[in-house]
Amino acid sequence: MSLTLGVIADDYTGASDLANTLTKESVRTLQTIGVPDAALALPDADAVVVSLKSRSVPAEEAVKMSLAACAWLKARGASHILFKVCSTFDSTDAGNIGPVTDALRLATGAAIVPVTPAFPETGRTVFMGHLFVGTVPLNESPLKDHPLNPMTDADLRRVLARQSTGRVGLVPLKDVAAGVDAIRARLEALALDGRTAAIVDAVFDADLVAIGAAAAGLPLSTGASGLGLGLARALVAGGRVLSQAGDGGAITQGIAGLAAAVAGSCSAATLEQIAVAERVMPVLRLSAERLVTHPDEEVADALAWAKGRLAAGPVLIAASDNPEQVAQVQARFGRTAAGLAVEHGTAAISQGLVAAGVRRLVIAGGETSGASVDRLGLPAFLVGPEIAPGVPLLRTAGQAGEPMVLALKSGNFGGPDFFARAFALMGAGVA
Ligand SMILES: Nc1ncnc2c1ncn2[C@@H]1O[C@H](COP(=O)(O)OP(=O)(O)O)[C@@H](O)[C@H]1O
Ligand SMILES: O=C(O)[C@@H](O)C(=O)COP(=O)(O)O
Repeated sequence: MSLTLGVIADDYTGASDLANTLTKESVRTLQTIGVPDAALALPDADAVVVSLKSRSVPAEEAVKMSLAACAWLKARGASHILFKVCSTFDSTDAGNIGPVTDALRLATGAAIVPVTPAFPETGRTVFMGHLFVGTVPLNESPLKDHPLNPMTDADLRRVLARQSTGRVGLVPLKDVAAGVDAIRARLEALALDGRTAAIVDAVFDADLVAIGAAAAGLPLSTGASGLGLGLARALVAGGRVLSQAGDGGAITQGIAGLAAAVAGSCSAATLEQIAVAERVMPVLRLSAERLVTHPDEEVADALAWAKGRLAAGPVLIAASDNPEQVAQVQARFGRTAAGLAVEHGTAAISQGLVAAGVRRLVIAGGETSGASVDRLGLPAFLVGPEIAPGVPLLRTAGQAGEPMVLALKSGNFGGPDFFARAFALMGAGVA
C-alpha cells in the first residue's frame, strides 16, 4: 500500500470525523485503531487515519505514540502528515497539541507548521488567531466546562505557545483571502523570523481550500476536519490521489444483530440528544459515583437492564451528566480518576452489549469511544455515509468474527435527534 496522506488523530471520534471528510471528498480512506499490526491485511487506500487515544494522556506518552504512527505512515509513502486535533482545540497547558506538533515537526523536517482547527460546517472558525464556536469565543462556549480539557482561552497563539517549545505566529485572514501564494509567502516569512508554528485564520470552506493547497506542499500540518477538506481538494486536484466515489450501501450490508448506544460525553449537545432519545427509546442513566465505588455492580445492573429490552429495539445507556454533577463527582474522586472510572465502566458495558448480540453500536464521546473500541479489540474501520456533519457510519475491518457497524460521535456533534437518526441509518429504526 502506498499512501499519499497520513493522518495521526488524537482521539477516535476525531479520527472518524476526519476520515468522513476525506471520504466525502472521494479520497480512498481507511481508519485504523493505533498503528496496525504487521499481520493486518489492509485494503488499498490513499489516506490512512491512525486513531490514537492521546488527547488526554501525559505529553511524553502522546509524543511517543504519535512518532510511532508518523514512522509507520511515512514508511508507507505518506508525503504529508496531518496531526488531527479537536476543532475546539481540546488540550491543557501541559499539552498535547504543542508537544506533539513540535515532535512531528522534527520528525518530518518541517520548518514551520500551519495550525488551524477551523471547521466551518460545524461552526468552528478562526479569526485573528481566536477560535469561535458558533457565535461565541471558545472560552464562552460550553467547552469551558469540558470534564477533561476545559478551554478558557480563545487566543490560540497563546494556547499553543504555552504548550510549545517554539514561537507561534499568525497567518491572518487577509493573507488567506489573498490565496495560496500569499499564505505560502506569509508562512515562509514567519519561518525566517524563527516561528515554528502559525495559527492560520479560516472562516469559510474556501479559506480552507487555499490553506490546504499551501499545506499540501509542506511535510506537516495540524488541524481538524476543515483542514482535511482543504488537503483532500488539493490532493485530488493535483492528481496525487485516486478519486473514488464511496459505496455507502456496502457498509451496513449483512449486519443484522441488536442495536444499542453508550454515552460518556457530557457536552451540551450530547445532553440534549439523550433527553430527546428518552422520548423514543429506553434510556438508562448510570451513576458515575457508583461506577467509581462499585463498578462491577453498576456494570452488571446496566447489562441486566439492557438484556431485558434489546430484543424490542435500540437502547441507550448514559453516564453523561450536567457540569454541576460532574464537578461534584470530580471534587470527590479527582478529575482523572472519575473520568477513567467512567470510561472503564462504559467500555465494560459496550463489551457486555456485544457479548449479548449487539452488532450496531453508537458511542458518544471521544475518550468514551476510545475506551470502548480498545476493549472490543477492533483494529480498523471502513468509512460509510454520514449521519451528521463529522459523524460517519463505520464498518469493522480486519478483525476475526462477525462484522459490526458503529458510529463514534464526537461529544459536540449531531442534531437533537442524533441517536434515532444513527439507528435508522444502521437499519435499526426506533418507534
Ligand atoms: N457523570 C460523569 N461524571 C464525571 N465524569 C464523567 C461523567 N460522565 C462521563 N464522564 C467522563 O467525561 C469524559 C468525557 O469525555 P469524552 O468521552 O471525550 O466526551 P467529549 O466527546 O464530549 O469530549 C470521559 O472521560 C468520561 O468518562
Ligand atoms: O474536530 C472535532 O471537533 C472532532 O473531530 C473531535 O476531535 C471530537 O472530539 P470529542 O468531542 O472529544 O469527541
